Order: sequence, then C-alpha cells, then structure tokens
Amino acid sequence: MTDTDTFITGLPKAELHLHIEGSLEPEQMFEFARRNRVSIPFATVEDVRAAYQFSNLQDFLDIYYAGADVLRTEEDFRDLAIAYFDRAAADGVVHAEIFFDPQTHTHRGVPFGVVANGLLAGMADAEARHGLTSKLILSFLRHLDEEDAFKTLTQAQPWLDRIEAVGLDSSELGHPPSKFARVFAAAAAMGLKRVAHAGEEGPPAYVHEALDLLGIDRLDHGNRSLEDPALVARLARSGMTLTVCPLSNVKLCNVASIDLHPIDTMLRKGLRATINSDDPAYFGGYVADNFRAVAGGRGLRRDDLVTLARNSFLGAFLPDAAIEAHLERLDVYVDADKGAI
Ligand code: HPA
Ligand SMILES: [Zn+2]
Repeated sequence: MTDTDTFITGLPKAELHLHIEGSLEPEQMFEFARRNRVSIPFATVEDVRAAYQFSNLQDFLDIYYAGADVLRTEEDFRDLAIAYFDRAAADGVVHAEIFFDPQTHTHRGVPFGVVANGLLAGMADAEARHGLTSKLILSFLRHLDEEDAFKTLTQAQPWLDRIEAVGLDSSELGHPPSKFARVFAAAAAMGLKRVAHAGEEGPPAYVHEALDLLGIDRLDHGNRSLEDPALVARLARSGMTLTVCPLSNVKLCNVASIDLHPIDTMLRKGLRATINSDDPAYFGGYVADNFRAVAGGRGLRRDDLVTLARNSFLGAFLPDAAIEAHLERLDVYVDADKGAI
C-alpha cells in the first residue's frame, strides 16, 4: 500500500462545491490588478494572506467580493479557471462542477457573457489538457432580492445549454431559501438542476425549505442538518448528496477544529457526504488538502476515503454510464493500491 498522502492525491474524485472566484490566489490577484490597472488595498501577497482571518461567513464574504474586483476580462476568467483546473487535476480531480456568481460581476459592469465565455474557455482547456470534465453552476447571491436573481436568469438565456444547475450562496442567515422559491421554480421549468447552500450557518429549517421549496438535487454544506434527527433520516433515505467543505467549516468557525469535524458522523448516519474545497485560495487548501485534513483530524480509514470519493461521483450531475465508468476506474485504483508494496 502507498502512504496515505499519495493515496489521497491519486484517488480519482469529483469536486462538487467550488466557487471559482474563491480560487483566486493572492499572486493572481496582483497579476490581474496589474494588467487591468486596478488598485488593491494590499502591498504584498503576505499582506493579503494575513487578512484571511475570519470569524464567520460574512467576514469572509466581504473580502471575497472585494478580491473579485480585479476580474475584468474574458481572459481573466479563463486564466482563473485554468489555474483552478490545473491545481485540481494535480489533486486527482477528474470531474468538477463549479459555481460562479454572475451578480458579483454584472453589478460591477462586467457583462454576463464575459464571465461565462471566459469560464467556458477554461473548461475546454481543462478537458483538452487533462481530460478533466466540468460543468457550470450559476449561483444566485441570496443577500440580493429575487427580482435580481430573475434578471440574472434572463441574462443567462443564451448560455443555458452550457449551464447545468442554479445554486444559492452568500450570506445565509436572514436570507432563507423561501426567498427564492419562484426563481428556482423558473429554473426547474428551464430544465436546470438545483442546488443550494443550506445549514452552513443557517438552522435545519433552512435545509427543510431548500428541499421542500427549492426542490434541490444536492445540498451544499448541510452540516447543521445533524441537529435534526428526522432531517438526517430524510436526507439519508433520499440519497441526498451533501457537499461538505471541512477546511472552510473550520476557517469560518462553524466547526471549532478539524479534529471535531462531523464528517465521519455524517457517513455513519448514512449521509452521502462528499469532500470539497469551497474557496481554496481563502481557506487554506484544495480538495486533497481537505481529504488529508479529515483523514488526519478524524482518523478516517482508507475505506472511508474511498466512500467519500465514490460519493462524489454518485452525486455528480453526469449520465449513469459516465458515473459507472468513474466508479470502475476508482475500483481499479483501489485494487492496484492494495497490490502495491
Ligand atoms: O461557503 C460559502 N457560503 C456562502 N457563500 C459563499 N460564497 C462563496 N463561498 C461561500
Ligand atoms: Zn460554498
């Protein structure tokens, strides 16, 4: 058997919870600021990293939206995506379903098409160079109103054949899923899948709303579902995928430390949990770092790590045949590892 670090890196996996704007590394922030002649309130990369201390979600969001201001051109979005996919491929990611926040950009005067076309170019590059497949999830900012989300869905019309799903992110408390029931219904009628951040900081009632009022196909975070046994039973029974983000949970103080992370509790309760990086440039690690953090922090066994990778394919918005092919490759990897010295 190989050592655990090597095993984790090579483990074929899908990443299902990644905000592309959250993959903007400080070095890239300076590069984009320079080429777009945008000023940023930091003198050095070290200053930027030092500012990444958060006590809750809102603390992070304030700095994350400010950072996104350096993204101006199609080339910026393409280069941002390419850098993420290169990093993900090195972590064993073979398929990624990435969020983008169009309102963060359209509200600054960057057209929807600049964002979408740039990201799509990066996705094509990842498939050509790494064989890494990907899908786009258009995420609505929940601190804005539903009318603005509808406007964004209208702007997305020309790209709808290249967008897999809609999502819901940003400040959770005070902005329950019910606020977006109509726009999610409209997205469903257009054939889009639906996901939502719920139970990251918000109560289990928000997870119930996401299920009942938004008809979600996947639950982003979902940690606070554990406070409601009936909800846990419902999620387990329905085979709902939870996109869990361990380093994010610790960095945003939703979990006190990695050795207290509930990932193994989730698996034991029959939840289809997956491991993801959320905003890796801000939270201190990409997907393999998140696997390593919970493997060390919670003493996960190798079969738990394989279950988490398996769940990532089961939860992907891929055709059954593609999921089967990924699972077979995963089995081959695990068997080869057992045979290795
Ligand atoms: O973890 C998150 N939660 C809510 N909104 C977000 N936007 C980027 N990351 C996040
Ligand atoms: Zn997120």
